[in-house]
Amino acid sequence: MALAVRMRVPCRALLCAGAQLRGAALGRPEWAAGGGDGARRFASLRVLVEPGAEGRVAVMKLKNPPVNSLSLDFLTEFLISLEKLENDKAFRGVVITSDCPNVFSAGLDLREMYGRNPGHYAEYWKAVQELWLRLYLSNLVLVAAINGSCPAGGCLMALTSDVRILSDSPKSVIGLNETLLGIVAPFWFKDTLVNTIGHRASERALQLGLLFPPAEALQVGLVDHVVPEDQVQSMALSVMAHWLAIPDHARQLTKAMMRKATADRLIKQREADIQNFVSFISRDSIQKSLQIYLEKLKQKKG
Ligand SMILES: CCCCC/C=C\CCC/C=C/CC(=O)SCCNC(=O)CCNC(=O)[C@H](O)C(C)(C)COP(=O)(O)OP(=O)(O)OC[C@H]1O[C@@H](n2cnc3c(N)ncnc32)[C@H](O)[C@@H]1OP(=O)(O)O
Repeated sequence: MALAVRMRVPCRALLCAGAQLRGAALGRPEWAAGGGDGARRFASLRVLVEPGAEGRVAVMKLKNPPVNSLSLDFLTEFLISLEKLENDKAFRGVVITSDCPNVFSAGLDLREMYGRNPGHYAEYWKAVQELWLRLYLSNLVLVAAINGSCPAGGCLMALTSDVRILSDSPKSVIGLNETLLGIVAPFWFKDTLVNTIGHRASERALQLGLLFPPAEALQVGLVDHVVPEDQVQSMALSVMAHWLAIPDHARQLTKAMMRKATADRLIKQREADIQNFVSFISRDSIQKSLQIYLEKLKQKKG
């Protein structure tokens, strides 16, 4: 039955093979097993995977400091970790959380989208698509334990989870804020948001680039629970136990039934979407917007 719902994503193997080659070329070890249960605990430079208390659940900790931006290296390491978990029948659920204080993820790495060449933009966008497809169609129960700021691509990542728990902190804002950067959320970002909070709320949130504070995120349905920061992880594990009480085959088929049409929209036009991204991001006006935004981020400090 599990085979019936395991939807293969085109080019995944190629992407991962490419990632391993890139890692090897950089001369760093791909994986370091550790602990008594080394086969189940593994780490790359930027993603730490630990078994949860009961063993059926893994905790993936994003550790790409300072802000867990989704760089190409981070994406490839994350995808390899996720594939390992998908292929290990012992795991039924994954909690995704951040190892960086106050930030879940700052979203796509702006340095991958600014001042590079079209070939790089295409490679990067393919990896972003892959991240979304793999997470959105995952057979595992995914719970996002959002322990900090969660804008744009970080929000997209969280939206692919089955449940979202947000820490009740002023820094924990969440939303698709692309328009504030002068860029536009792609249709599959928009679809994922609409599937979560509905059309009208999405239209408003997307046009205004809203970053919702915890109480508002809960009210609009962007997250399912808001809890004090020190309870995010325990809440995630408790919600996970609830979801794992459902037989996998029935839950997985239902998830696929709810999500497949949305994923298929991108799968059918992946190449066109890449070309669209490359031509959009290469525009002088968009590069200028990104430059100004990056400068603003730097000035914030000084
Ligand atoms: C019509 C056709 C449409 C087709 C369109 C196709 C595609 C276009 C759409 C592409 C989609 C993009 C989605 C995205 O994800 S874009 C990224 C959006 N992210 C953000 O806006 C977040 C920016 N960051 C922040 O707001 C803050 O950093 C923070 C996350 C709230 C954390 O704040 P704080 O802890 O105070 O840290 P700093 O701000 O000081 O940052 C530390 C350090 O990190 C750098 N940085 C921050 N964010 C990013 C990032 N996303 N990418 C790369 N680098 C980042 C920041 O510049 C600092 O660097 P320095 O230490 O060197 O100064």
